[in-house]
Amino acid sequence: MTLLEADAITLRRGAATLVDGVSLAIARGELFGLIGPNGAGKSSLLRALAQLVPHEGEARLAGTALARLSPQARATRLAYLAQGDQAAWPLTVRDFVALGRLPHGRNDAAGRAAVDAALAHMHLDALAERRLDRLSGGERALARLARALAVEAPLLLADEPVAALDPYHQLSVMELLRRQCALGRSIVVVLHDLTLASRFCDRVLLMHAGRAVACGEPRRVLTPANLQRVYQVQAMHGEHEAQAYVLPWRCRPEPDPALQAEAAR
Ligand SMILES: Nc1ncnc2c1ncn2[C@@H]1O[C@H](COP(=O)(O)OP(=O)(O)OP(=O)(O)O)[C@@H](O)[C@H]1O
Repeated sequence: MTLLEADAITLRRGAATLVDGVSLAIARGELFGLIGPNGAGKSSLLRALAQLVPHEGEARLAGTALARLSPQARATRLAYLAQGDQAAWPLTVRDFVALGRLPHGRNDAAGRAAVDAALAHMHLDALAERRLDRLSGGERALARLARALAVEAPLLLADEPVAALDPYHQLSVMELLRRQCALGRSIVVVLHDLTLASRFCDRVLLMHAGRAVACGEPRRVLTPANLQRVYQVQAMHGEHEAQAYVLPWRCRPEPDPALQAEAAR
C-alpha cells in the first residue's frame, strides 16, 4: 500500500530549476534511496516533500495533501533529518532527542519511552547526559538521527544520515533503518554510498540536474551506463553473500562505445 505519493514536484529558485517535475510513490515499509551526484537536487526534493520550501506539484501522505496539514499535524506524521550538523547546542543528548516529541504536545510516558528507545537504537545510552556541543561530529549525527526516530512518524525523510559515520555506524544505521521499515515505517534516505544504497534500499531514485533519471530496484538503476553517464565514474560491480556491491573506481572514464550505446537505448 502506498504511503507517500508525489506528483511533478518542481522547485525553482530565481531562474534556476532545482527539482524538475519529479514524481514518486513510496510504499508502507519501503526503504527508498535518493541518489545522484552533488547538486543533483536530492536535498531540494526532500525539503519540498517535507513542505519546508515553496514548490509546485503535490505530495500526499496516506492520501492527504501534506501542504494542507497544520505544521504540528505534519510534524507528527513525517520526521525530517536535515543534511549537515547545525545542532551543536548546549543541551544534553537526552533533552535534544526529546525535542523530537515536541510536535506530540505532551511529555507523557509514551513520549519518554520513545526517547529511551531512540537513544538505545542509536547506542547513545552512555552519552545521554552529555552535552551535544561536546560530542564528536559522528556522535552528534547519531543524536540527530535519534531525535528524528523519537518522533515515531510513519514517514522519515533522512538527508545523508550516514555521511559523518565510520563503517560500523554506517552499517548499523542502515540495519536500523531496515528494521524501522519492517515495523511498517517508510523511509526516504539520501545516500552517496552506492553499496549501501544497493544492499539496503528496496528501490532507488537516481537524480541528475533536478530530474529523475531512473527509478527502481538498485540493480536496475546502478548500471555501469547510468553511473558513467550521471556520476562520470566507472565502478567495480560485484556480489558478496548474494548481495550486490558497487565500488566507484575511476573518474572521467574514456567514452566506451558499448556503454554509450546502452545509455542511448
Ligand atoms: N537557494 C538556492 N538558490 C539557487 N540555487 C540553489 C539554492 N539552493 C541550492 N541551489 C542549487 O540547487 C542545486 C541542487 O542542490 P541540492 O542541495 O538539492 O543538491 P544535492 O543533490 O542535495 O547535492 P549534495 O549531494 O551536494 O548535497 C545545486 O546546484 C545548488 O547549487
